[in-house]
Amino acid sequence: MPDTPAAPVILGDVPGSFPHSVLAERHPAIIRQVREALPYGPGQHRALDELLESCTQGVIEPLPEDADDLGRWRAWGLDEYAGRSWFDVPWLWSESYFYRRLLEAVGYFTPGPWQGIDPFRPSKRAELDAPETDEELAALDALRDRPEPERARALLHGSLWGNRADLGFRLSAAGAEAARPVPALVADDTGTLWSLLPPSATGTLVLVADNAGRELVPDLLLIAHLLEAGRIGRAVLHVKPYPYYVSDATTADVVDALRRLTAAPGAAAGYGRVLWSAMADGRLTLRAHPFSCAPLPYADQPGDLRAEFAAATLTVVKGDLNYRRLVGDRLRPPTASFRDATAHFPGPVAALRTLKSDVVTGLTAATEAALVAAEGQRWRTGGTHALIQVNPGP
Ligand SMILES: O=P(O)(O)OC[C@@]1(O)O[C@H](CO)[C@@H](O)[C@@H]1O
Repeated sequence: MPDTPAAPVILGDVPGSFPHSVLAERHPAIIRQVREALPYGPGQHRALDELLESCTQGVIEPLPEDADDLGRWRAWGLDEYAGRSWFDVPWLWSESYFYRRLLEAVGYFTPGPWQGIDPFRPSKRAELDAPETDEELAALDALRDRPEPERARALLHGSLWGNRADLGFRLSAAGAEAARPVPALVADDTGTLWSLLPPSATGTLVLVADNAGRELVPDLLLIAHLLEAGRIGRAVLHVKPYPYYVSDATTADVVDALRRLTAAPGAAAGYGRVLWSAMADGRLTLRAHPFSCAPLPYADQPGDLRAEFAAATLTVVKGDLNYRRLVGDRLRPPTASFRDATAHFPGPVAALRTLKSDVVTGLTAATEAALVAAEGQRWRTGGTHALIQVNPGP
């Protein structure tokens, strides 16, 4: 039984709260950034003006009658929320719908010249091409001759801390990148995680990706290592079916990351080749399920996804937003049980996440007290703390 079934769903209606700031400040900043990123025409600028007005002062508008995904959004709550302020509906819903409307405004879904053009691609590419990415890839050379457990640990932590590479977060958290990460994890189930992926295993890892670029690259490196070390026989990488939360990874971003790896010097190219051939022979496959951009928690996932996660040896869920969706976007006490909050998940599941929003579960009372004593409540949203939590299943 969940320990706090009545924990309130987070809304964006409390001025001064983090969710309110995302709706009131981050979303307008994202609209500004998108306007400047690509040479849009007058129709697109007008649509962006309208979205800005609607999401800050207006109400949620329905989708166009001919939208391909209208039925899906109705099933996800559109009829209930249309006509209400963006601030008065579940925050998760409001945010997801914002990205859907933003893409609509720039013609992403409309047949024509702008169809499928990712408004966030310039910032994603800039990050992937940055010298910092070269440095991170060069560091792989020193790892090459280390014992397997050491390489596995380094690549797991690379994937974990890669979650700081979140372009939406950086837009609204000035200096976030410079803020030093705190290496000690607030919860650490690493031992349980490795017990599910022993060497010489043949299982399937599902990795639900989060950000492109400097998060996706280490995610791919981790997958390459697990395949090569025989800790898994197959991997399935879930990406978003369309651009989302600024830097979330799509198929195009996986292609860019793989090409970046294979073109790199040294050990990085070796990992790239492992992944390239795993794609070719089916040991690594991509999924872009519509539910990956749904405004709902994973407790509400559809049957086909549930069957897929149930069949996996382990599902690794990356990042802050996926964490909110995994445990439910509710204000639980930080000491609420992670296992109870994820009991709905159909198979073994691990969360790798840096803390960038208020939702958290599974901390000890001592850890919470120490964090509060040191930082007040800033530790929840500052992106400097991280966790690895595992529910090995029933
Ligand atoms: O999921 P990610 O990339 O780790 O983080 C997503 C994020 O930046 O955006 C959301 C607020 O808009 C929060 O969940 C978090 O702050």
